[in-house]
Amino acid sequence: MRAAALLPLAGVRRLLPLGILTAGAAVLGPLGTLPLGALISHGGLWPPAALLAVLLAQELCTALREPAGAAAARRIDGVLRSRVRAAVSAMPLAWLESAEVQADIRLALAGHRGRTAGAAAVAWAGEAGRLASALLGAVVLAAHVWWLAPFALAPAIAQNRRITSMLVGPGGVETLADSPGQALLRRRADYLAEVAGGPGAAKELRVFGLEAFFIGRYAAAMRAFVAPRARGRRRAVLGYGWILGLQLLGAAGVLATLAWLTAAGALGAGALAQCVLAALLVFAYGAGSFQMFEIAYGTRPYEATLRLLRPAPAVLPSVPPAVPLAVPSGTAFTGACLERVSFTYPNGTAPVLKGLDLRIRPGERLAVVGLNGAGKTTLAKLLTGLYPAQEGRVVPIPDAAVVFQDFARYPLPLRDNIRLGDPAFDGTDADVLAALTAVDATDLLDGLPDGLDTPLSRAFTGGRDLSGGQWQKVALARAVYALNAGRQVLVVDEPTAHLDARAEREVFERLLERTRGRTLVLISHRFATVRRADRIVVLDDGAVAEEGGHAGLLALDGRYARWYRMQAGLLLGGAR
Ligand SMILES: Nc1ncnc2c1ncn2[C@@H]1O[C@H](COP(=O)(O)OP(=O)(O)OP(=O)(O)O)[C@@H](O)[C@H]1O
Repeated sequence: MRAAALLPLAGVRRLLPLGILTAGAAVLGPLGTLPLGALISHGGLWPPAALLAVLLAQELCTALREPAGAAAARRIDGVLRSRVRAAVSAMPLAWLESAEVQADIRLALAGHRGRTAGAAAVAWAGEAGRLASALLGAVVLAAHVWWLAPFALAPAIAQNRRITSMLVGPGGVETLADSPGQALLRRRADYLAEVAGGPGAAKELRVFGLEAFFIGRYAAAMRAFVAPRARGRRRAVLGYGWILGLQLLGAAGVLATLAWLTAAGALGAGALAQCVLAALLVFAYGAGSFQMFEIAYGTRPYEATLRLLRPAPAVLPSVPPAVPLAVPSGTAFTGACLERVSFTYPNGTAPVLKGLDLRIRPGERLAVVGLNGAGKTTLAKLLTGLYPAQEGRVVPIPDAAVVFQDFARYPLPLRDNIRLGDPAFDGTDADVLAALTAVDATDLLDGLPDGLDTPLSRAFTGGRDLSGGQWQKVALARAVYALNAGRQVLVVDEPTAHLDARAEREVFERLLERTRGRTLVLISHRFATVRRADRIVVLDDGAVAEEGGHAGLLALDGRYARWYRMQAGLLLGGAR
């Protein structure tokens, strides 16, 4: 019943017509028995006229209830989605990244099996209307033969409950597909279907001749998914038999009693007609309706929505309070630091950062280097305030322009891809071009038929996709645009991973140039890229292992010198 509590969200303008039409559809059926009885018992003009009016009104209510219900459901879903999006955008990243929250977001925004929370709320209203119609039918029956009403009503209610629980109740045939085991099978089948038929793996599939393998695996996963439901359906059909028998017995008893009472002269023809029609209304409730699916499936998005709006920290990763940004955005950068910081990912088992100390001074060009997995990206997340640390003190960078390794590729025109660096800044095309120039990316425009207006996605007419390196330059240009709009610090995590050696050198030189007077934090595992930085910090196993200038670190002959020589050796080896 809880999703019904959402109905007020539809607003009076949608709720009023829905309420009137639902009540109309519920009341008019039992009401129609009165003129029908009068017509049969004594004829005349008003009974057929009234009967016609009731039938017409009933038709109208039934026809208009559908669009009125859809409008109310849309409105409720719209309000809920806005609230969910607001809640999600304010959620700690650690929660957002958890699998449970991701599943809830999908449910809340996309619904379950095409049913939404709004649809469930509207279906509750419809079910209440059907129950009201059955109860009024029982009242009409009771007005003539009071003791017959419970005999008609009780089996109908029992049958309705039984059908609902057999099909969509916990462990019901249709909800079986939602059990964790079945859902896993379905996800596996979907994944295999995507691999077998999607463009992502098409190249490898063809080269290695893997199509038959994946199609076979998909078919097996689907069989495993479908089989328990088919068995459940067979059980449901058999189980349905006795409840149907009960209903038929009740109906036969009621109708036989009515016939007997009429033959005995206790009921007139008009009263008999009223009773039969009223009894049919009661029986109709027993058969159930499609609304039980709306309620059962729509309740899952409803519950997911509640969990997102009122997260229960007990089931989510524990997150320390967010670190307040030390300096309000827009003011001059006065430095950032991490002091004895330890950090473990909520779903991780071991700390990634271990007692790390690092200070970032305004105006310096700092490079952070380290091997894969040393904790560089994690450091960037803490430095930009995305994650709070469990131990130690963090003063994050208040207003950084950041390029993450997994930067966003917006399927929008190139201009918007750059301007999103600071949507509040009213930059011109000249600013956009300046940002592209700063990262040596103006040649990108040569391949775009509509220049800055070209959507960067093939999903749009006239759209183009970019290579990995070109996308990386777009992400860098977006950050440079943000710098031009007033941000003081640029943080770049592996800015050149997709770029070739020439482009990498060129881009890094330009970034150094571009950030003169600003602060640059450059994260890299390419030791050759960072040699011109003011200061180089070597991260190893979650802590600062060495720091200094390039020459000083080489002279130290420690990790930096070893890794630098190793990478240089590899490069030279590759060149031979
Ligand atoms: N969201 C996450 N949840 C759990 N563990 C994570 C997450 N992100 C990273 N890790 C783990 O944290 C460790 C450090 O990862 P991080 O990405 O910070 O390293 P990195 O130095 O940037 O590596 P690379 O040079 O390969 O980018 C790795 O063991 C990684 O598996």
